[in-house]
Amino acid sequence: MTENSAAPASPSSPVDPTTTTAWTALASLRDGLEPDLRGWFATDPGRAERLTLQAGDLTVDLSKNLVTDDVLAQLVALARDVDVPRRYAAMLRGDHINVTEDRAVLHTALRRPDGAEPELVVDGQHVDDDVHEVLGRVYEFADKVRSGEWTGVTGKRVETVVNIGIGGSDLGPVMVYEALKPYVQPGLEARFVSNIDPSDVYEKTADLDPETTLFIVASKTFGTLETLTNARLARQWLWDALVANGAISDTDEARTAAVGKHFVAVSTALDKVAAFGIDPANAFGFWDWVGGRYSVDSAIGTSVAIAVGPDAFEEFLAGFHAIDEHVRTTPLDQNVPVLMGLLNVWYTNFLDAHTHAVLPYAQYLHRFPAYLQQLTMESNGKSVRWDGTPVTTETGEVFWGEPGTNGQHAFYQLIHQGTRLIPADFIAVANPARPLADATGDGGAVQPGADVHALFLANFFAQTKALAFGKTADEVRAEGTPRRSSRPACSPGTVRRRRSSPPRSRRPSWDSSSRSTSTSRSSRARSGASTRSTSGASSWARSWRSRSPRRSRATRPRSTLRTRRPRRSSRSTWSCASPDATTPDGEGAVRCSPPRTQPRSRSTA
Ligand SMILES: O=P(O)(O)OC[C@H]1O[C@](O)(CO)[C@@H](O)[C@@H]1O
Repeated sequence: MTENSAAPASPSSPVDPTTTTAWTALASLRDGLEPDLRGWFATDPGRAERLTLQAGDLTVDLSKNLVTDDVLAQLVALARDVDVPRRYAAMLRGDHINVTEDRAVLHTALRRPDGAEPELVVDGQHVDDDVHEVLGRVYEFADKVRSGEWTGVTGKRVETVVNIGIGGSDLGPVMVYEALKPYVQPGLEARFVSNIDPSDVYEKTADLDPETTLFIVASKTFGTLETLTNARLARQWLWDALVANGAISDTDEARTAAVGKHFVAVSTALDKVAAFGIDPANAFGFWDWVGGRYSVDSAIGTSVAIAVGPDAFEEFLAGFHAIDEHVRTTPLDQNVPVLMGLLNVWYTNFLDAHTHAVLPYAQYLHRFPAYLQQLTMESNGKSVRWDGTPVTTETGEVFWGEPGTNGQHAFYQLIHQGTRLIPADFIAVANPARPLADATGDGGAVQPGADVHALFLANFFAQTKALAFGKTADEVRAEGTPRRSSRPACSPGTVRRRRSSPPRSRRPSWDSSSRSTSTSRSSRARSGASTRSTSGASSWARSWRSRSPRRSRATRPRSTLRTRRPRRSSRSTWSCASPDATTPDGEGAVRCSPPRTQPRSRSTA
């Protein structure tokens, strides 16, 4: 993102994206859009290669999105028109882009390597020195816990670290801990308490030995009701259990000593930490320019640093920094995070998508969708711009998701066959941390000794392929599926024959979309989906073109937009791309069957 970035971030008001030339061009491209991924791939053999990009060790395939090259070019132009490069440079520099709190927004500084040049000095603060001073203290403490040098009040080494926090002081650490579980030191475990529902702290402590338990109270403000309440409950549990064990005497001195050995804190408010009874020497600070949702790479990640060790934590920070550098130095049209953000703008503002599925084919990433929910929805959940004026566009989508293959047996039906457009990010890991073979196989498709991770990946590839390309009626018939409809057709929920006419729907009739990517170590898949039989496609395109109120939506004020509700017409849908379909090689995983139910005509006022 090198363009324009040297210029000072001086505008006194934000650029309204809907006033830009690019926005108008995008609206016009949307009006003429006839999504046809099969056709696009058939007529453009270079599409997959051109739209598969590298960021760090991630290989990101954006080719299955519902975009043409013209759309992408205008999205990139939009980023320029609204000053993204200059705003990003201002953020990296430490300008006070958080105007409401008059602060810098500098989480990227948390992962700058020691000795990075040029040194970052913001508001007189030597940011790099401060960051590495705290990291050094966190690592020193982590090493002491891991080696057994740090003990509880009775001299026993720590076996369980319980992080007490909420929001960014919980979701980041728990997501990363779960993701890095294979690297956790044997004999150590981390747990995470966040909910003020007392059952959370009860269940997380019920089977613990107080003599080997260390609590980390993680709170940027140290004023969050849930966290402080849980911290008091944990402190009481510790005292009660140690006294009941006979480990400490029932005196104030003994209790104080126990807190000193079993409680540490992470916060920007060290005075409040001391007031809680935690020795400030056992507290790790950070700074108000770290947003809570970005804080896992600060001292808020202490539970992770203890569990996986300083070396692995350093690698984790280096991964962040690699992506920061990718964003900083890569031209917009090859810049993966920028393009992914722009695709979100396209889907939510021009194609009327409301949600965004994140589907990790990696059990260790099972908390990643929850982490992303805070990261994106707390960031983008705004209806005014930074100068306080109302926004003129949609500002974000609802993020949600579950690991595949669990999601396949739960909600993929709606992604494949339902009536909503749901962009979906598929993530896979190329080299599993815990490969296992199925020694016996199933006597059929799964051979004895089959690599189960390969089977897992077959699901990943089959699902992205099914969502992107579906099947034509001819392909379905060629597989021997009996013809039970006058016009059998099967694509991932996209082939529909209207039973009522004229079309009444105001919204796109494509109903599935995913976005696929893959990587050397991990892969993130975005596959824009929407394949339909020729007749289905053209009838869809006709109804799409006829939706003039819908087409002007992107330039209409928000209040007007909200009064419009889509109406649906009845449809005959062939069930296919069965969400539970799997084959070891990932091919032919799409099964089709006749319609199970005929959705009734329905309108929402
Ligand atoms: O770390 P703290 O100050 O306890 O805040 C916890 C969370 O609460 C919020 O401030 C808002 O609910 C989040 O941004 C933050 O991650």
